[in-house]
Amino acid sequence: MAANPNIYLIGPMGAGKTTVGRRIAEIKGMQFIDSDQEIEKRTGVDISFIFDMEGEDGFRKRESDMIATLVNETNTVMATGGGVILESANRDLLSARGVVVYLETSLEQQLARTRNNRNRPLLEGSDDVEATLTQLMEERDPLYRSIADLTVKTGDQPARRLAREIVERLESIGTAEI
Ligand SMILES: Nc1ncnc2c1ncn2[C@@H]1O[C@H](COP(=O)(O)OP(=O)(O)O)[C@@H](O)[C@H]1O
Ligand SMILES: O=C(O)C1=C[C@@H](OP(=O)(O)O)[C@@H](O)[C@H](O)C1
Ligand SMILES: [Mg+2]
Repeated sequence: MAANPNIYLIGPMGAGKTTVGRRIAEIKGMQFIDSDQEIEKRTGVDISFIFDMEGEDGFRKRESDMIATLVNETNTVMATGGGVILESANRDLLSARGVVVYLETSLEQQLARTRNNRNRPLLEGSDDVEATLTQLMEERDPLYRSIADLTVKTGDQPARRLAREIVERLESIGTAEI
């Protein structure tokens, strides 16, 4: 039997990549990895601390190195950070090594789901979170779409239901072919 192809979740902060990715992995019996959590594990500090010490450029370099390592894992569902698609090398690796699922999310949902804002330095430093999220989406939406094999609107359904929907849609499009 063919192995499960890797599943890579992309989308903006608050889309639910980390939450839904974990559920998809449970349903499929696959390994779950979150690239931000891996960076934190391996550096021993949190994402905000890296932004403080090294700026966004330093974080992006670490993120790209981590993606290049993690795409070598198999049978894996990976939640990425919202800015992973900014680097063309990341886009190429994600496209080549797995099925890319874009969690398309409204501004309202992003605002609601990032309200606590633990460890999202791009929002913590903003005095107008709505404007920041809007601008990020304008820049990034075309990049998300450019590598998405499947685009799913996140809506109001609970994470578990959304995860089931994604699994069914991936099975119906025959992801082994991608
Ligand atoms: N489908 C969903 N329904 C309800 N709450 C959700 C859903 N997806 C995510 N959340 C909640 O939104 C917050 C942000 O989700 P998270 O998975 O960290 O997003 P991301 O990794 O895309 O930034 C978390 O508190 C999570 O529990
Ligand atoms: O959108 C971004 O540039 C970022 C999103 C974050 O991940 P989530 O999308 O999981 O919140 C994290 O990687 C970092 O704070 C930068
Ligand atoms: Mg996340």
